[in-house]
Amino acid sequence: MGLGSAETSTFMFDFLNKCGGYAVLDGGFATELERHGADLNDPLWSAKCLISSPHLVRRVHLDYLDAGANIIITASYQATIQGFEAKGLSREEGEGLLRKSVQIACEARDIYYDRCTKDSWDFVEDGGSSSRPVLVAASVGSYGAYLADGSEYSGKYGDGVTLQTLKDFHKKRVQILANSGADLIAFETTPNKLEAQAYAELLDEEGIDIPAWFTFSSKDGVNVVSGDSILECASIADSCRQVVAVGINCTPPRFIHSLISSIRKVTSKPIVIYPNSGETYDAENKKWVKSSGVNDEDFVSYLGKWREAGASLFGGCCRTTPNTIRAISKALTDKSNH
Ligand SMILES: C[S+](C)CC[C@H](N)C(=O)O
Ligand SMILES: N[C@@H](CCS)C(=O)O
Ligand SMILES: [Zn+2]
Repeated sequence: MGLGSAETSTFMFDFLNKCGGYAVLDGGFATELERHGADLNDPLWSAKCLISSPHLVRRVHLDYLDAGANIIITASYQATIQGFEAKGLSREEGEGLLRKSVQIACEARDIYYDRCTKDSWDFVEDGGSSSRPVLVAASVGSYGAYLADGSEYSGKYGDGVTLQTLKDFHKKRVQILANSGADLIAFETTPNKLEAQAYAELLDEEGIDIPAWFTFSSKDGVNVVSGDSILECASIADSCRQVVAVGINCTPPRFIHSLISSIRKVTSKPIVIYPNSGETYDAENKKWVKSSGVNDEDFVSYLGKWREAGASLFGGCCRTTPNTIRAISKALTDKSNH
């Protein structure tokens, strides 16, 4: 599974053209699982549902497709072979669950397309198009996500964790997801430069030809969460042949504008952003603390500025919902009709 170099370099631009210039991502995946009653207080966090409630995983993908998403991100964020083994599953079972995360998202897309075809009359009258392009992005969360202690928001892994540690940790999972039928890999909530380097070297050394995006998280609008420079992190992504978009996720909306401007300085690749609600994660209790979160209207009010700064793929991360995505989708459609 994979694309040639020429196809990879135009992959995202071609997709954006098909979508009318801007694409809509899904929103908080784990958030929506919880809204449907899942208890994610577990080291596997949302990946737990791949074992206990795959029907909910499918349901959440469908919720986001119904809300207007052009890209849905799989439940594999915290799904790792190491994490599944710690639960007593075999290596083969763990690998099977990784494949299953992609399979469920592909099934949801098929169901969605089937429904659109059946309801095509209503759909066209609604102003929609039965051929809205939809991609499945296989999520790869960081080593910090696997640690399950909120380390993806500090990016401090200690001196014992080297570039090689991270490459060894991610290798098999990335190989499996690359051959799972997904359209691309979303390396998300990346907290530091070392991990970006590990992803880039893995893709290159293992000859993995599936397109990918690297998105980073930040808590100050200047650097990524570890304190590493966003310019250096985005440059690593820019130099990686398989990377078709670079951006920011799981970061408060108020920090996004300056980060887009920084990323634009070092890459001409499409910029993808999917902020969280601005609330704070309490890793000990695995709960989001309602502090200064933004509502959907405020979230969408940022969109114009983010577009002007150079971003072209928009969605939401933790604590955003299908309503956020509906609002983004509507705002982009209204804009392109003017
Ligand atoms: C993006 S964070 C909210 C994911 C959950 C975290 N890795 C944990 O297990 O607590
Ligand atoms: N795709 C993951 C990202 C967590 S930061 C989710 O939405 O749950
Ligand atoms: Zn998030």
